[in-house]
Amino acid sequence: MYCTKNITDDLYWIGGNDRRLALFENIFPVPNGVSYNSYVLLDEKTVLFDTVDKAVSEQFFENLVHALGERTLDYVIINHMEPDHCAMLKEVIMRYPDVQIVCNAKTADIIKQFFKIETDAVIVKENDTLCTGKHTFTFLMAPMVHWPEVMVTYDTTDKILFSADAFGTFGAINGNLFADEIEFEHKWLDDARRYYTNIVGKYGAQVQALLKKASNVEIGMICPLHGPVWRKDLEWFIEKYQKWSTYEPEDQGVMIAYASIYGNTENAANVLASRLADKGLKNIAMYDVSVTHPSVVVSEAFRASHLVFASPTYNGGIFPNMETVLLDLKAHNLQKRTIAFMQNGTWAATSGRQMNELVSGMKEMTVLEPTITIKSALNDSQSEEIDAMVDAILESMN
Ligand SMILES: Cc1cc2nc3c(=O)[nH]c(=O)nc-3n(C[C@H](O)[C@H](O)[C@H](O)COP(=O)(O)O)c2cc1C
Repeated sequence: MYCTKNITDDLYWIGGNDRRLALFENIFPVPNGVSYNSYVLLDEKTVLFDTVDKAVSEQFFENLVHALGERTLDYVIINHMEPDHCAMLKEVIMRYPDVQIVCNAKTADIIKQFFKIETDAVIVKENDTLCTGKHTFTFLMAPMVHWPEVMVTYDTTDKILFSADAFGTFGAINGNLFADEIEFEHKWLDDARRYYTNIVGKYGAQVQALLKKASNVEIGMICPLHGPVWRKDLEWFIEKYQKWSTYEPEDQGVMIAYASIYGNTENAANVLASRLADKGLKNIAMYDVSVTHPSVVVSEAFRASHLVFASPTYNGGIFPNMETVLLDLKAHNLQKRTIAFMQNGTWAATSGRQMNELVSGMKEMTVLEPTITIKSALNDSQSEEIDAMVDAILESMN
């Protein structure tokens, strides 16, 4: 049966939810599922905004057919040609042969690459408009807000921004479509941050460019391609994007990411955390990088102002899971953090130096010296070294 949601008098959510998917993009765990949002507008012309992933194709077509009723489909606007949104484009064309694709030139090329079909698309550029009756749409290019062809579509009539992957989040829609109907800050923000940082975190400058463009228009509602629709408190979520895309930390706090084989590096991490807490610090998060997925550590590193990395030396290098995390942070362009290191080794501890080298390739990082060196297991005589690191972290917070 159809499962659609009314957004306005003439706009419908016709997407689907996937709670079976283990790994989004075959890499990111999605324990809360994911939604693939597609929207249809019933104006004088009918307009489909993107499609969905093939995992929810059956539901999508049932929804589309129901929403259109007796009508046919006139336009499909493609904001993002990634297959989790446009896997169904070819079938849409087969079902509605007269449908007019509206997209930019880059998207047209990518359609050809994926589907090996020629399309007679209406090619749009920055600030071009399309009138569908009551509604007039403006197109704003948003390259690399996730892929190079991405654009967003602004409905000048109802002040709705169809924002593609921007303002999306992991998490299936559990009945309530609107962000103001759910406890977003408590139950969704971590997933939203993990989505942003891992999917578009690298492209802060491009997200900034889009935010600047978006600030020139009055936005009453945001319809993203994943997660809930925003119609209230938009500024709150836009402010999060502002922080994330400028790599400013959200919280003054410490994230300790450690690796440990036998438990001694873990012990040192625990001692450090415990002493930070003794000095009154409340915002401390700890992750074993062999247990916690790197996407969580990346997300937490975007959140916290101070990061501690503790790793054994492993075959002359950094413990592999820790190296993965650090490379991931570098790949996602993380900047503007204060960092401290702990290294461990039984015969020649070098992981600290190597972690430092990796971080030194990242922008605006402040490294707190000295790195604590553990020889197999922490000694009681190193108590002062730990206290010195605690003091250095806390002083750098003031
Ligand atoms: C496969 C393997 C490779 C290792 N390579 C090194 C090394 O290159 N240099 C070194 O000093 N210790 C090396 N170690 C020893 C560990 O780094 C050391 O025992 C450390 O104390 C382990 O910390 P943990 O108790 O937190 O696991 C290696 C251990 C293993 C299992």
